[in-house]
Amino acid sequence: MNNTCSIHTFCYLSFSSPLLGQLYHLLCLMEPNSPTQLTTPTQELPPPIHWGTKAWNLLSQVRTQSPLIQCITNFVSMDLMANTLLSAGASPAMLHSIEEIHDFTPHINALCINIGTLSSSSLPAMKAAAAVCSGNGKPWVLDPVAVSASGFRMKACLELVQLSPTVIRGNGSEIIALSFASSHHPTKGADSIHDSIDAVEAAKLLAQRSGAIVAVSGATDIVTDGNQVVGAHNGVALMQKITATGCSVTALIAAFVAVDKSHALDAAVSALAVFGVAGELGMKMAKGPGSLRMHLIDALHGLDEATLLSHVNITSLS
Ligand SMILES: Nc1ncnc2c1ncn2[C@@H]1O[C@H](COP(=O)(O)OP(=O)(O)O)[C@@H](O)[C@H]1O
Ligand SMILES: Cc1ncsc1CCOP(=O)(O)O
Ligand SMILES: [Mg+2]
Repeated sequence: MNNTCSIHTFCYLSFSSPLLGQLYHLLCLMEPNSPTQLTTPTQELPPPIHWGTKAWNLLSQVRTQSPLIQCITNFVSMDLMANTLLSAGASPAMLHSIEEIHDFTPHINALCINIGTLSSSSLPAMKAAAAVCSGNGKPWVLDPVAVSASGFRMKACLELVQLSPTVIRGNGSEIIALSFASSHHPTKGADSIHDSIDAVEAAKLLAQRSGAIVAVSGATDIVTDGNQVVGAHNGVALMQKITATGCSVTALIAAFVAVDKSHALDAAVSALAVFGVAGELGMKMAKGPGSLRMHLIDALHGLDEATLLSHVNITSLS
């Protein structure tokens, strides 16, 4: 075993299992010609990557790559969603027509589908765009706004889930209802009557059944792949009083997944934390929801590495 190889083995074992790493280290110390003796004894191992660094790296990639995000969304959210994507460095395209899916959707980097103002005329374009993405290995994100408000909405959402979204992001009530495929769950339209933490088991179940990463927004944003559960504790309560903040963070998740589609859980948690930090920074200047909306966008646009690293609050909840 050469020197480089031994370091890699140690790093791999240390990070995949601290116990295995320690065992390997002890064995190396006992063995006279052990590979660790070839290394400088004082050599420091790189620390495991920090969540803040991960979030910063992803935001930086969004800023440099400026991924093209197609959004088929509700009429309420279009402005804030497009401005959120622009201020993060992504490129929004609010193209809805089914006639354009064939030409346009193959060229996007990610898709955001939001059923907020669903109608029988808008659903076919949503399904067609989602099918193009899942057929071409492009990430797409579903926002099941008010999914339990009607049987029509629930059925549409379940059909969209069949088209393999990369991430599903909703509030507590939406994720609980979708997970149980029930339009009889108590609902209050687009707003949640559940805390995000009440939806953890429902989110895990939905992730296991759909294969999607599931994110539940709220005081703590929860993200799960059905096994691992991660919480992002950023944001301010007043964000709930601005319509379309949920829709907009879903689109931001699409932008983050666009630059790292093989790590959708990390991308979703990072996007939620970054949006939450922008809310916290914006709140320092805001006088109410109207000015918070403006300052949140400004904060997202101006967010620097030191500020993000000192504010990101992500923990494992598994
Ligand atoms: N109590 C809270 N404290 C901090 N941030 C919150 C709180 N409630 C919601 N948020 C944030 O507001 C944004 C919108 O979430 P939410 O209101 O749950 O979505 P929706 O608008 O879809 O119901 C998310 O970024 C979320 O983290
Ligand atoms: C109020 C409303 N009604 C239909 S869509 C919509 C916007 C919902 O936005 P969000 O889920 O981000 O609060
Ligand atoms: Mg919503």
